[in-house]
Amino acid sequence: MKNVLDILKGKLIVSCQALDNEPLHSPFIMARMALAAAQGGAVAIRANSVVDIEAIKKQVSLPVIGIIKRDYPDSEVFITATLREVDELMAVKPEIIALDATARPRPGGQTLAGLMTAIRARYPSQLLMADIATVEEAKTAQALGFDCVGTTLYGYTADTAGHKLKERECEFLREVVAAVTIPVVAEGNVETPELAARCLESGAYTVVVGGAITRPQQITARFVGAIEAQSTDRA
Ligand SMILES: CC(=O)N[C@H](C=O)[C@@H](O)[C@H](O)[C@H](O)COP(=O)(O)O
Repeated sequence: MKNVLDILKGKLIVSCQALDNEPLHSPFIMARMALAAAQGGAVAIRANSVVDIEAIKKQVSLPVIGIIKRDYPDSEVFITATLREVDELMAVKPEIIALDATARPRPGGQTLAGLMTAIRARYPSQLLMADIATVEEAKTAQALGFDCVGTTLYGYTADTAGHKLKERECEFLREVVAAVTIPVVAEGNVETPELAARCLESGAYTVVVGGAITRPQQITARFVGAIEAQSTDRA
C-alpha cells in the first residue's frame, strides 16, 4: 500500500468547500463534488468540517485533507486554529490535517510550536500540512515537523494581501520549493489547468484546486468578466 503522500505526487487534489454563506453549502453537494472530482481523475479531496468530510468519505475512497474553519475573536487564524479543531477532525480521520502555520498571533496566545507539540503528543502518526503565506513560515513549519507545506494562505494575510501564485512565473512557489525539503503543495488561486501544470513544473509536489472547479459562482463571474471586458473593447 502506497503511503498517502506518494499518492499525491504530481497529481491533482480538488478542494470541495462551501461555507454557510455560499450557494452550495451542503454536505450532500460537497460529497457529489468529490465524486465528480474522483471521476475526473483527482487523487485526493480537501474539505472543511466534520459533516462534509463524513459525507465525502461515504461517497469516495480518496484520501482527504481535512480542515475546520472557525473564527476566533482574538485572532485572524481560522484554518484548524487550535487543538479543539484537531480533536474534532480525528472523529472522521482525515488522512492529512491542514492547519494555519502563519506567524500571526493564534487564539488564546498559543504558539504554533506549542500546538504542534500537543498534536504530536496526542496523535503521533497523523500527517500534518502547514498552510503558510511566506517563505519564512515554510521553513519554520519544516523545523516544527510538519509533513508537507502548502501555499494556501499566500495572498490572504495582511503582509501578502492581494498576491497570487501565478505572479512572476510562480516566483513565490519556486522560493518555497527552494527553501524546504518537505513536499510543497501549490494551493490558492490556481485558476486554470495551465497554471496547475506550471505549478508542478515549478517544483510543487502536488496541486490543490478549489474554486476553479467547485465554486460555480466564481467560475460564472470569470466568464462574465471576460464578456464584459470584450464588450468594453468593442464599444
Ligand atoms: C484562504 C482560504 O480560506 N483558503 C481555503 C483553504 O482551505 C479555501 O477556501 C480555498 O478554496 C482552498 O485553499 C483552495 O484555493 P482556491 O479555491 O483558490 O483554488
